[in-house]
Amino acid sequence: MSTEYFEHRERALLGERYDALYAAPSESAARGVTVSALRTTPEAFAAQADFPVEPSPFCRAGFVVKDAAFKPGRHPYHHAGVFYSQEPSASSAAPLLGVRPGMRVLDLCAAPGGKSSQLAAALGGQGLLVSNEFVAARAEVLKSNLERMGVANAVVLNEDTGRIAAALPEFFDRVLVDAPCSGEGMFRKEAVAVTQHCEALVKQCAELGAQILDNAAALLAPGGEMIYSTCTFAPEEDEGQVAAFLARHPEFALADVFGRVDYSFGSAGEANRTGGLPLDVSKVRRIWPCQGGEGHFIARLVKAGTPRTLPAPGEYTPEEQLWLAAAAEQSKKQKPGKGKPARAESRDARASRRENARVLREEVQGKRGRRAGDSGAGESASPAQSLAAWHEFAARYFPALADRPAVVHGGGVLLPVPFPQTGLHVLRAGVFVGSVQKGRFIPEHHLFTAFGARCTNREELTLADPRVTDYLSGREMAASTAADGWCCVTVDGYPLGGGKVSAGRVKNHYPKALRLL
Ligand SMILES: C[S@@+](CC[C@H](N)C(=O)[O-])C[C@H]1O[C@@H](n2cnc3c(N)ncnc32)[C@H](O)[C@@H]1O
Repeated sequence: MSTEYFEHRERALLGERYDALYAAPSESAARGVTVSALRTTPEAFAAQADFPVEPSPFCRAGFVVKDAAFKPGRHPYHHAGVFYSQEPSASSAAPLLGVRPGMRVLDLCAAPGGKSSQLAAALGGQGLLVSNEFVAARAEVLKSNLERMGVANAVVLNEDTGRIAAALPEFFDRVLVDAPCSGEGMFRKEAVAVTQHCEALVKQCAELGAQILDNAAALLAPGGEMIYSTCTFAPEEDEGQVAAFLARHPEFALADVFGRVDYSFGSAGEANRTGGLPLDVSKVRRIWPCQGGEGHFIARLVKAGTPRTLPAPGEYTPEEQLWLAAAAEQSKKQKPGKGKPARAESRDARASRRENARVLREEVQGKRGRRAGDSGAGESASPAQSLAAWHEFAARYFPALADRPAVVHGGGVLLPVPFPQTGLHVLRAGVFVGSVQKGRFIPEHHLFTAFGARCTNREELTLADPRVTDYLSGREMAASTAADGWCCVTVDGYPLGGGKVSAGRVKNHYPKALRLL
């Protein structure tokens, strides 16, 4: 298939405006990075970056990168979760949701995680982010990206949106629906967006988007707000979708898309794309290719009712305390060793965590190096032993975390996110901090990415230091600032991962799957 249907449709809708609106300022797809407030400010990033960046018109934390040779995935700041590589117009939607610390926020179509990373940054570690992805393999990528970005308060789900709506009605203060769409704004970025495109795909995506929006409506609390976005230009998925939703849901009103921010971008919606239904198109937003991004559509929808009062920062509400108590009860029942696999974690997730722990263990102890007194292969720590080992480890390396609620889950120690028992397919609900392997507490990568700045022992590198590449490539390196024992390796103060210092050398504990090749 070519873009024949698309061009025919758009020329009919836009007339003479077609060529100007679809004339992109550059030949190649626009590229950018979005800086995470969990790590730094946009201003500090712009001053530190060793590659040319220009502020993005679409997002205060976004930057346009014009250097075609720049490889964002290889940059140390990417590995340290300082930025997320994101097409500039894709960064526009999440900030418009007006997320504040303490809210319960749901990202229903979240993988690979660009917008979830922005929502997590807006939460600033307080409140709850539930990031859901329907496609299992993509949900694993989402989990890994949120881990890299140092997000500690996320629940990652791999679920159907209807099942989430049934389990958590009116639970969320904010919902983002970045719908699976026909991807007309991806034509330059992904060849497959062109080859798969056809009229039937547009109709199929419009139907799926409508279902997801109905589920989002049920998930939103009274007075809650929702952003609906697509990276397509198709009327049925954009203005027409929103107009039809409002006709089905009188409890919702269309709000000005910029109501929660003090800037603007793009153009108003198009009146001849509503399918004949009423819609104030001045309130929705389109980003056309001529405006510097690949293309996006955004609408903001507000549910009738009074929003809940947000809890005081740092305090658990009575219901959150109940959820944590339930998680602690479950933790006590965990069988050591070959217990039943925990329901709340996927087989893939458990396998990758075990593999990671095995690699770490081998690197610490040597492949054959079992010490006298170690338990045999079939035995492992009881939940109480695991928690005691964590507390001993935390007291030395992460005293700020020692008093946090901790539970044992699937053989590892988890700093749980307060979340009700729902029966949903949870891939991660908090931060796995480590597990006891042959009598020793072995920390997990997520502990360092989420809390590395609070580690008492740090190997502090700078961008110019060649040891950064050594570390990200999995090589051992000389220690200069860290003392013997576990350490967090940082670049310009941002956490990259863990290491273990002995005799002036840092043994590398950067996960194999993330290393530079
Ligand atoms: C536009 S992408 C999301 C991009 C993401 N928000 C980000 O910023 O990185 C839409 C996502 O919806 C997912 N999806 C596919 N089918 C779905 C369904 N039935 N329900 C919910 N999401 C679905 C796709 O796998 C895809 O990851």
